[in-house]
Amino acid sequence: MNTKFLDLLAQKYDSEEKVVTEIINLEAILNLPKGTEHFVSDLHGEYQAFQHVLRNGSGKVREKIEDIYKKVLTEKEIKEFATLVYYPEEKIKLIKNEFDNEEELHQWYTVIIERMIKLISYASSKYTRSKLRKALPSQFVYIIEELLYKTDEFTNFKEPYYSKIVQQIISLGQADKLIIGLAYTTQRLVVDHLHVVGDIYDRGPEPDKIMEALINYHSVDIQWGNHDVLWIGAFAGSKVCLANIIRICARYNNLDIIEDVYGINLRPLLNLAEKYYKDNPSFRPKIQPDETISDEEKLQITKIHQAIAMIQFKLESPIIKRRPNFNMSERLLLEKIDYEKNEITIQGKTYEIENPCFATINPEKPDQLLTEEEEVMDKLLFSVQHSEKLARHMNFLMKKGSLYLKYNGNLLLHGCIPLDEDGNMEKMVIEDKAYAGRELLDVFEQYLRYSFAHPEKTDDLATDMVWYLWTGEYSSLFGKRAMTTFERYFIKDKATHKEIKNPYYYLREKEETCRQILEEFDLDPDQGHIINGHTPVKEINGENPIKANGKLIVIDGGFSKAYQSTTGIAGYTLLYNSFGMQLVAHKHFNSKEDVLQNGTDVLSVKRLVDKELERKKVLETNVGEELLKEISILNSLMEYRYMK
Ligand SMILES: O=P(O)(O)OC[C@H]1O[C@](O)(COP(=O)(O)O)[C@@H](O)[C@@H]1O
Ligand SMILES: [Mn+2]
Repeated sequence: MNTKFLDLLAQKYDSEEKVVTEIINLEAILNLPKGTEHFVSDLHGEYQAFQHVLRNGSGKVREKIEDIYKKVLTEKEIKEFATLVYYPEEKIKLIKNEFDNEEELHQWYTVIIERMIKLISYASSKYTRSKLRKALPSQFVYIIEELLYKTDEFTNFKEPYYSKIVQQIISLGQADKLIIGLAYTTQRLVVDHLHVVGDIYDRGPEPDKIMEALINYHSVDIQWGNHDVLWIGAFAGSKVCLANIIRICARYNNLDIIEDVYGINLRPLLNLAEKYYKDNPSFRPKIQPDETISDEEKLQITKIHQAIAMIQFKLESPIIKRRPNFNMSERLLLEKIDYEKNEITIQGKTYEIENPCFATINPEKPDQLLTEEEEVMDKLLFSVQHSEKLARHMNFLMKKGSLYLKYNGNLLLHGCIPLDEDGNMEKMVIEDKAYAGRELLDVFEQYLRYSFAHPEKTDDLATDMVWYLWTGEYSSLFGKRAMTTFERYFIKDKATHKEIKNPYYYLREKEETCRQILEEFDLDPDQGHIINGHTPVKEINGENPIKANGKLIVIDGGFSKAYQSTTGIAGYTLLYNSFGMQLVAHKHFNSKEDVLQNGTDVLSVKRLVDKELERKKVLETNVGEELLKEISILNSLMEYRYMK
């Protein structure tokens, strides 16, 4: 091994004892049970439901509480305690109102602190002390460790010492803070690592809050979804991606994400919209039953929605023309319209255009942007690329994200591996070279990263490729023949709205297909699973999220409220701990208030996917692999420096 490197390392481990201690520490970690992985997907801006799932660890918190307290506490007490762990600040406030005097409150504090300490001690039993220490609220580390490691066996006399500590905390007015800290520590301990299998953005109202939660989360990775790359594309300079994100926000009545959250000025777009558009039933925003909106506002959004949709359709055209390899010429729909007759001919069939809004279209050159439209897009792009908050969120998406991830033997990816009907990986030619399977995904990712690194380039291949990832036939994130956005706005016949899925989506039911894909990614097909999001699982129609004899799991149950009526549930999550894999189906999440008042938990039907024959250890994980490498380096250091 390079001696320079070892000399440098010796600066950190400057004594034999330090090296030995670290080796022993790492070896010990290798033999602990593997930490719990938590998989979620298709969050679609539904922050409230998402944060609940994070706080309750898809039921893990409650499970731990039941393990220790089922026999001693009533169902109501367990519920109350669980709610306290999920929402400590709010729950403490509510509980405080119930007490008539200080004494009762102090008694409650004493009991709860003890329960919390016991819970943490249990939840952390598979971690090292050093890991637990990192999870503790920093201002109370010393005190909590004292409380945690009391061993009554030999030191009976210590009991008064501990109750003294607790009483002191209470009388010094620190009990609330301590309980809150302990609650968050518990949440953190039940889940070791979070995977977000794509689609944080669009449709729901608070994707930014999800991003903030992820930024603050202790350990997370992201597999981009098609909606996430749309936002990345907009930030990276793709105007067509930008038009899409604004269109979707208008459609779901979420323009405040653009304006208020990310500080992007929509005034120029509004002016254009007011000038050229009027009310149009096809473009009215979708309003959730619990939302209120004035007629005036609704009309304004309807106009913006049309303005940006028409800009989007125009912007698609030059890309389709300059990228024949995208094979999208059938999507040049503006050219297929007879503007006099108000008809469109698609694949030989002519349809009437419903609710047209073509005031900015020059029938001779239908994809030509008006100067005003161009100016609007320039200003919007400038504004997007100068939004500090958006920059922070997009940088985080890039840092923690990838198109796919191999993790502990499993393959995580949002959409699909494009296949033909016989199950062969589809080839796509990019710059004269054909790519398929894993190579195709790798090259997609390279283009996306290049585009992000060059936001000043707006029509190069890399930038166009990000849009392709959103909507292209062989995009691993989309995986449908074409996106029929235009048809859904303008053609009544629902047959034209259908988006034909890549054969992957039925071939993945077969174990053989999934095994082949795992092999393509150098994963062991006997051990590994494919974990997908993207396509809502319609439990309502009896669809099973566990496919191919357990080799593939789809976890998009639809956090998205807009899709819950088609799925019948409110999302799946997956847990993978040392005992195996469990799929959790969540019921509809009402509100945080409902949980606080009534202890209603959205859970959950659990289904076992796979049971480990023997408890899985850290040694057998990705982290274990890294630790083994570290141990080997430390052994080299030991030999080089200290064993002469
Ligand atoms: O329901 P909406 O908002 O019209 O969106 C429909 C579009 O969203 C898509 O389903 C993509 O979004 P998902 O990744 O969430 O499925 C497209 O296939 C489809 O055209
Ligand atoms: Mn998706």
